[in-house]
Amino acid sequence: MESIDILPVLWPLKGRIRPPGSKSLTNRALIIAALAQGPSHLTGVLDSVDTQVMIDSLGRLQIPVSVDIAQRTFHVNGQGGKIPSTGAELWCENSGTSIRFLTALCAAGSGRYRLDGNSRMRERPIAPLVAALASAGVKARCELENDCPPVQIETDGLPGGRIRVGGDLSSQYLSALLMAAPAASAGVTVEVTGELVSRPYVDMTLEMMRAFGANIHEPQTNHFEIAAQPYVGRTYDIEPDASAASYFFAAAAVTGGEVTVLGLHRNALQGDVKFVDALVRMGCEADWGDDSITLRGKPLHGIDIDMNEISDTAQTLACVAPFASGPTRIRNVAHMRLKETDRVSAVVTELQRVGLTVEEHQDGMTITPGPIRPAEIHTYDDHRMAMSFSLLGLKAPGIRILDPGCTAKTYPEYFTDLDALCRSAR
Ligand SMILES: O=C(O)C1=C[C@@H](OP(=O)(O)O)[C@@H](O)[C@H](O)C1
Ligand SMILES: C=C(OP(=O)(O)O)C(=O)O
Repeated sequence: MESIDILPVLWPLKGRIRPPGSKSLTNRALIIAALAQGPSHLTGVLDSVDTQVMIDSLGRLQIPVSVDIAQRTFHVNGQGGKIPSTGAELWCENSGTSIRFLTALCAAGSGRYRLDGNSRMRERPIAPLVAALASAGVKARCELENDCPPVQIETDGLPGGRIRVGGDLSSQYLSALLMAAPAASAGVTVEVTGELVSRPYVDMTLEMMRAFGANIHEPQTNHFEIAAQPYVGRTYDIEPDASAASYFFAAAAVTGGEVTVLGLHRNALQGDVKFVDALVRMGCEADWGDDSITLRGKPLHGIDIDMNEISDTAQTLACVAPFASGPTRIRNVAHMRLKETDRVSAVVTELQRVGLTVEEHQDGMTITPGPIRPAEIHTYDDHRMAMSFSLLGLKAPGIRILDPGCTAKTYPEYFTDLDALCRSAR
């Protein structure tokens, strides 16, 4: 198996970096632009497996997307709320946003569609979305009747009316329904039943829908009324990925350095910029600019933190925690167990592999700082395991990351960018 050895840096990391475009924003913009009236030009986009499978799937639905990688731009030929294809097989690898968002998009089409993914995707629940679509009158089912993909859709369009959806396993089911709603035959009311996780991603969805002209009201929390009217195509610039930025902020934190991430700010659409606040709570300092954020590492202390809203950065924080003066408790992230891997169990296992004392809880973990011994870090085909655990190697010798290529899901150039940042500090 391929691997990469992380070399400790001997002095504080200092530098500036602009991460690639946001995966979440890129895949939202592709879905919304596909449904829009007229063309859209998406700039600053992410080119990675998760966005490639989205583009390929739109092409199979006969919604052409032309890709200009040199200019980091996607050109989308919006279909005004129609899906030209009346039948398609879509392959989504392990992209949760792609399969969830495309399932709702297909429901707004006319014909029969099947959506599938890799072995891990076939373990990631999609039943709450399938049930919501079925309740709306779309023939939607999980093919193996195990709450997971493959999904089969048979539809002659998304009817208007009331749709209820569960939100305790993922916020993506709600985001998927919201984005498809303007293509319904009449106005749609979407209500969340029970708890909703990862709410900042829903805010991101609403913000982008409105940017493309959607008419949305939220008369009460988690109750949304959407008018049946097509989005309007436009030029839209994608922010750099705030989850990817977390690794560089954390690199400054663990080395006592100073890193500036370009293109992000306090009012960014992505809730994961709040990861900076978590590092500040651990003792770091931050400067929030109009178009950049600077993080200065200071002596770290442990914290007790609810990371439900920013769970994609929980693995990052778990790899900063070993360098604090006291224990860190990460809580309210049970839904992480349903992502690229069971992320709670994987993080606990790999931190224990390097000799740390870690207690696993149903909803998270408690990490006690201590010496870190050399080890080969298993990454479970999870890009965030590879990127997070590289941080240990910046301070501790002998950290080898197995299967570094798994970062291709959202950040193919991660290790190149990390190495460049380390070299710039020397
Ligand atoms: O809507 C989105 O773009 C995402 C929502 C989150 O998933 P959950 O809502 O399942 O937490 C996050 O983990 C994922 O990386 C992207
Ligand atoms: C969970 C993630 O993505 P997705 O749900 O889109 O596969 C992620 O990027 O950490």
